[in-house]
Amino acid sequence: MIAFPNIKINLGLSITEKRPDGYHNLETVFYPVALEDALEIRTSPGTDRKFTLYQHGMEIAGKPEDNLVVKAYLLMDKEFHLPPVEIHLYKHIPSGAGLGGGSSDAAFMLKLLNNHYQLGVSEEQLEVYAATLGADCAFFIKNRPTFAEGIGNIFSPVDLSLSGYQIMIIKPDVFVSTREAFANIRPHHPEYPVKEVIRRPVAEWKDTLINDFEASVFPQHPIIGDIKKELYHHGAIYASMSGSGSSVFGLFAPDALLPEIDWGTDTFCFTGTLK
Ligand SMILES: C[C@@](CO)(OP(=O)(O)O)[C@H](O)COP(=O)(O)OP(=O)(O)OC[C@H]1O[C@@H](n2ccc(N)nc2=O)[C@H](O)[C@@H]1O
Ligand SMILES: Nc1ncnc2c1ncn2[C@@H]1O[C@H](COP(=O)(O)OP(=O)(O)O)[C@@H](O)[C@H]1O
Repeated sequence: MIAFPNIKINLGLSITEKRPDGYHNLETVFYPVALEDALEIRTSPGTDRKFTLYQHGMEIAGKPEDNLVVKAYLLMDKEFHLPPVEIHLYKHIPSGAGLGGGSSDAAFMLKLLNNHYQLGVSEEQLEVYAATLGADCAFFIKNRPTFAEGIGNIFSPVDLSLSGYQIMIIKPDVFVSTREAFANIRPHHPEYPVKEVIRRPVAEWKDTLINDFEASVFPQHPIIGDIKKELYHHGAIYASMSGSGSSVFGLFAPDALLPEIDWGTDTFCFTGTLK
């Protein structure tokens, strides 16, 4: 059985408080975008190994047991005593991009196992499992526009459709650690709450829908800020870094002719249309 884990982008990201447990409370809107990995599971009988991971496409740092798809499998195996599986993961989503690729793979693994082995786990319970694998992982269970608060794990649906808008996502060859990006932030309550701004037309988002990580990440990695400027320069209606970076997305009008920009060979570039 095969699934196609997609990414999310963050529309606004306010970091409001540092919590006693070291994590931060935040407010953001997650929006799904169809930049996808491919994830396949096959039962592999007659083997002692619980799992074998075959990776294709972009490399991911770390051992197989560190991969979030394996962690998701082991979590479900503990609960449901699953048969051994072969896992094929084709990575197309860049890592360390603020696009939630690893979290999405993990959430889709939970859904795949639930469907393939007919485990009968509810979406709500899958969200509970997903939340133990990563702060934004549970979003990918329902995978629809969502307002997130708490540490990014308390969800409410958002009545927002960007259907038809074109998107360009650019990720330079720069790694931003989420932990470090948080460490450089002074939390505060936003002048324009994310939830209110996204009710306004996209054309009004430019100076009001803010990702707080930009202020901590751009000075350290000016190239990321330059990409955002470039996207505006070429006609984006709204542009922002996603999550803690290092990718930047630009939204363009449905009928706009997307610019052809030479970002250089080490830069990842995706264009698509939002659903
Ligand atoms: C902050 C967001 C916004 O979308 O960044 P991106 O990952 O998308 O860039 C996500 O919620 C991140 O989710 P995720 O990447 O799953 O975070 P985790 O692995 O759980 O946490 C990585 C590290 O970030 C810090 N962290 C994370 C989430 C949070 N609300 N407060 C924090 O302080 C902690 O130091 C933690 O050890
Ligand atoms: N299946 C996976 N895909 C991508 N990264 C993974 C995966 N499993 C574990 N990781 C680890 O998770 C970290 C964060 O990856 P990812 O979720 O893609 O980035 P981000 O949170 O910035 O969107 C990486 O350092 C990577 O080593």
